Amino acid sequence: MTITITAFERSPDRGNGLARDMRVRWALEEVGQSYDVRLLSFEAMKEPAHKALHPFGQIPTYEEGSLALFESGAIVFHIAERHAGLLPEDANGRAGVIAWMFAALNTVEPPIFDRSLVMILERDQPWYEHRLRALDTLIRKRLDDLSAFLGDADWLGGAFSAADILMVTVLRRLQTSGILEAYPSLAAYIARAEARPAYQRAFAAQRAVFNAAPPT
Ligand SMILES: N[C@@H](CCC(=O)N[C@@H](CSCc1ccc([N+](=O)[O-])cc1)C(=O)NCC(=O)O)C(=O)O
Repeated sequence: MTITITAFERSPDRGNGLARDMRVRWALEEVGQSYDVRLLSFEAMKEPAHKALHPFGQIPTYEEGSLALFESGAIVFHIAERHAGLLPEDANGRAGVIAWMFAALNTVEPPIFDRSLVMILERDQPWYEHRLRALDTLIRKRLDDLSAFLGDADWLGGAFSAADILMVTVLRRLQTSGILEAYPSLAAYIARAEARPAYQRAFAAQRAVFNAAPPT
């Protein structure tokens, strides 16, 4: 059955794979599942037709037959449940990977995403420097604990899993911040993931969309 996801018609990240369709594309490539993409403008996302799929008028969404999903983490989990290769077979190992999926989105991503928003929206506010320093301190706490947990391991749950897809797409947002320079093991973790053929196919596909988009 055909799978269709939605993505930005022209991503603000200029095809750098930071928009959240990237993690869905990557999961589909990892399990060898082909998919179609419906590209949306910011305006089209807010139209009733799309809001019937995504209550908040965002991307990505995932459609397969009568199923319509939103939330990139939930979509990646759905893909991992329906195809082998992204979740351990044993129940405890699977539960541990699911915990790391939640940790990526609920514990590590929020201060990193907030940092992006502050840098875009609050740069000329009087509290900017203080807020940025506070977020950087919190981010470093999260990266201290994440790098301590990962240690010398290649992946969070033993073998590569859906948790690594979510965590790496969260950490990539820091690649231009300088913060990762103090965390060589996390930089190596990201590079290991980016070297995966499935990642490279997903990245190339979303980059091609940006390159083909008409200039604004
Ligand atoms: N929690 C949801 C959040 C989805 C979301 O934030 N979607 C964004 C695109 S990915 C977030 C994003 C946007 C831009 C960049 N960038 O670097 O330019 C990176 C990531 C969106 O549709 N925004 C349009 C809107 O809200 O009206 C999920 O994980 O699916």
